[in-house]
Amino acid sequence: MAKKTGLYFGTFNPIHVGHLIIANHMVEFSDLDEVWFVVTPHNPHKKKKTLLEDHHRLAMVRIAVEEYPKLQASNVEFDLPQPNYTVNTLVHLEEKYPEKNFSLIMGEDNLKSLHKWKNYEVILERYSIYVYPRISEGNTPLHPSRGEKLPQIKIVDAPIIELSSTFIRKGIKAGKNIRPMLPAEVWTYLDEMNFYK
Ligand SMILES: Nc1ncnc2c1ncn2[C@@H]1O[C@H](COP(=O)(O)OP(=O)(O)OP(=O)(O)O)[C@@H](O)[C@H]1O
Ligand SMILES: O=C(O)c1ccc[n+]([C@@H]2O[C@H](COP(=O)([O-])O)[C@@H](O)[C@H]2O)c1
Repeated sequence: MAKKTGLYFGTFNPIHVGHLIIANHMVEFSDLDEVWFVVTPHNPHKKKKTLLEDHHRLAMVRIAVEEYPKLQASNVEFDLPQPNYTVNTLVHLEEKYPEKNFSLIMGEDNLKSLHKWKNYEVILERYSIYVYPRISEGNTPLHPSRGEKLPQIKIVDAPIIELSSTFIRKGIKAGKNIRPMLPAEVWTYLDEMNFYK
């Protein structure tokens, strides 16, 4: 049977232990066989201002997954038009890997705005979406508990880690020690490069 691949899209600016714990939880406790961290050059809903260069964000994801054989970094969006609409990336991935069985992984914060994504109906029609809880404001129009028929949205009971890349960037700028929030080698890379200072 085809391997089930979970696509974990994100800007990962930078990747932190919250991302890693979720991806690992998915491959260990759901029916996904592997997870790809798809590093997004430009999220259509975010400003590019505070973003590190794509190759640095990718390098940090690669370092973070090094010791996890079921986790991989993907730069598939680097050569696609920007901003990066997920539906376009999915078309590209289907062409490139016809043998794969792809699903999406996202935090509840992203599910809240999924109805604003380009062609979100197409995404919902074609893919399972593994959603894990994340504390955030606002309601979730596409949440399965709201009564809509959304069997493709699978709520996974993963641990909630209150951590964000924004918090980490601000902490570094303010001269705080945020070391435990990043995989050790990622922290070393970031610190040696003087990022976010
Ligand atoms: N602490 C966390 N626990 C679980 N999921 C997370 C966590 N942080 C981010 N995610 C999820 O990871 C994916 C990529 O997130 P992203 O790169 O935007 O991280 P972020 O920490 O939310 O970044 P930023 O603070 O810059 O917006 C999203 O689906 C998001 O919901
Ligand atoms: O396709 C869309 O319309 C769309 C709108 C907003 C966000 N996304 C994608 O969602 C992913 C999560 O982004 P982020 O910045 O929260 O890590 C990232 O890969 C974005 O390109 C996609």
